[in-house]
Amino acid sequence: MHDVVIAGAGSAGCVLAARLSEDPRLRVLLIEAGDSDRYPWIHIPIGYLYCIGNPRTDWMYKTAPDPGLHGRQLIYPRGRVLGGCSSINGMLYLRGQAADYDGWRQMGCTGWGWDDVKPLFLKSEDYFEGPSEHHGAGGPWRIERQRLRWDILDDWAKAANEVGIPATDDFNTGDNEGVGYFKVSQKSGFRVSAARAFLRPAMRRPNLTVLTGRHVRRVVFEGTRAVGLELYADGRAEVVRGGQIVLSAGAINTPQILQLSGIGPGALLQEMGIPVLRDAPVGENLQDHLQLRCSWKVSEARTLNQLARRWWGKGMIGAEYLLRRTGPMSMAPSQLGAFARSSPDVATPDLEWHVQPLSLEAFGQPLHDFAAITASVCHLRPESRGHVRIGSPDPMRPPVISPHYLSTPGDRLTAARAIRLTRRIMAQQPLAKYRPEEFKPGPEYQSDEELAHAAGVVGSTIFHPVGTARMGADEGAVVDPRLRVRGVEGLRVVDASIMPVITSGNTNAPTIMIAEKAAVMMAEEMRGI
Ligand SMILES: Cc1cc2nc3c(=O)[nH]c(=O)nc-3n(C[C@H](O)[C@H](O)[C@H](O)COP(=O)(O)OP(=O)(O)OC[C@H]3O[C@@H](n4cnc5c(N)ncnc54)[C@H](O)[C@@H]3O)c2cc1C
Repeated sequence: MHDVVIAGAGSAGCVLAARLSEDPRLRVLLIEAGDSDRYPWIHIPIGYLYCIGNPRTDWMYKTAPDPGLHGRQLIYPRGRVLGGCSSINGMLYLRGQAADYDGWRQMGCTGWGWDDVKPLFLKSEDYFEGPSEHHGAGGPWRIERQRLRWDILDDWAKAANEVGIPATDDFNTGDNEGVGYFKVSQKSGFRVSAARAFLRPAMRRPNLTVLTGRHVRRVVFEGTRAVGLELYADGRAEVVRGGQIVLSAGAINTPQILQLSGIGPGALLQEMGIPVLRDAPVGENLQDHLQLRCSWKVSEARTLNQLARRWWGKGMIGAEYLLRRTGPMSMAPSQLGAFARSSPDVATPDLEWHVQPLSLEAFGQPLHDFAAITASVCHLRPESRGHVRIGSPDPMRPPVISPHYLSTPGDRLTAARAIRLTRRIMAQQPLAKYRPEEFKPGPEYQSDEELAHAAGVVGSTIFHPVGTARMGADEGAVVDPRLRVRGVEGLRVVDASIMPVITSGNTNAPTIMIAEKAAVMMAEEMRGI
């Protein structure tokens, strides 16, 4: 029997398994539905294009038709492989803002304020410039500068300066206001996933077992104590038992497993014929960042659209990567970033831009055949709340994902302001030489109401679902601040699901921090501290 059994070897699961197995007395079992990460497109940065929408690496989910997006369904990639989403994501390294974590603490999540969690961010890190007040070095997770720049992005940054967004070289000090190139989780031109950074070195330890290709169907209980997991592989079910059970299956699959195990909204479980062990709002409180993809045609500019469509362009890109590990093949999907406020009433930046020297009709479609730039903007602290609910008692059926984007007047107003501010940046003198012409959403949208409508037309996920097993000190929370599922024993959730409120930035580094903190708390408990 294992001391700890973890479901899901994604960003959080890899970190937790690696940290817990540092203690040779602990026997740790990590279970993953997907396959090994020995797949070249995971490691070559541009390979995310081939990992998303590929059943080898992606759960291939879709959202339910979303009223805020005028009934559109979105493809909703989730990593299904060792490393989880960290094996297919955009590699951008962003911790969020100090105010996010201070907000969690204020909500009753003792131990989760910025001063509490900052040392854990530093502990994971191997920052390319070495240790400093804000960065760690010598940790497993390598963070580097990107290995390319684009003239048009440099000019976009200058245009942002013109509207009062200051230049910054570091979005990770707790205050991310500014414009600059993102840092990435890469080493020498290759992706550094949680599997590569944390899990692979730990897999040499005799006290860590990693099983791939095993689908966790539900938690097994004796009374109200979790004692194991029911797995399914190759047409047969088996039960693995453990002293402590941890769900790290991510913000979509963790609530699914909990609901299938009888922990979830009572009415939903009854409708599905599942005996209710605990009536809890599991799967509710889904939060995500909606990116509004605004694009401009440009003249006399080098963009990826022209380069990547021509055979000689592709050849040059391939040769550059082979020889120097630089250029577009080393590229994160977004290179330049900016954080700013949508209005003077907002205390800290509530907008983030991902700026790309390319354009496409919709995510997953080919690049346009004209020169263009995309300045995708998202509202970092949306009020809209969606849900994840099982649609069937069959564990092999995907859950229903309903993000409910743009479902509050406040979110629609912020979307309108976000598009307006993006247009203001594009109208500044440093970009004038490119003669930008807006084609998405299009100049026909002008009033707040029209722009909010346009947001529903061009909006798409930026892949940050969180919050579906909310942490809190109140009775309505799914897990307590030590991440123990309330109302049962021996069961924890450690992944992006526990965030009470989404962070003001991308969610991978915060998830890795959550796993670092869980490992410290679990080790303390097991040592009887
Ligand atoms: C396309 C994409 C781009 C992104 N870009 C960025 C970015 O650039 N920067 C950033 O900070 N964030 C980014 N994110 C978000 C970030 O990667 C996630 O927030 C983070 O990885 C979530 O980690 P997690 O551990 O909660 O879940 P995951 O990493 O999803 O891990 C869950 C794991 O559990 C496994 N699993 C699920 N169900 C079962 C089951 N029933 N049985 C067994 N195993 C199961 C999954 O296969 C997976 O390996 C991106 C995400 C995506 C999808």
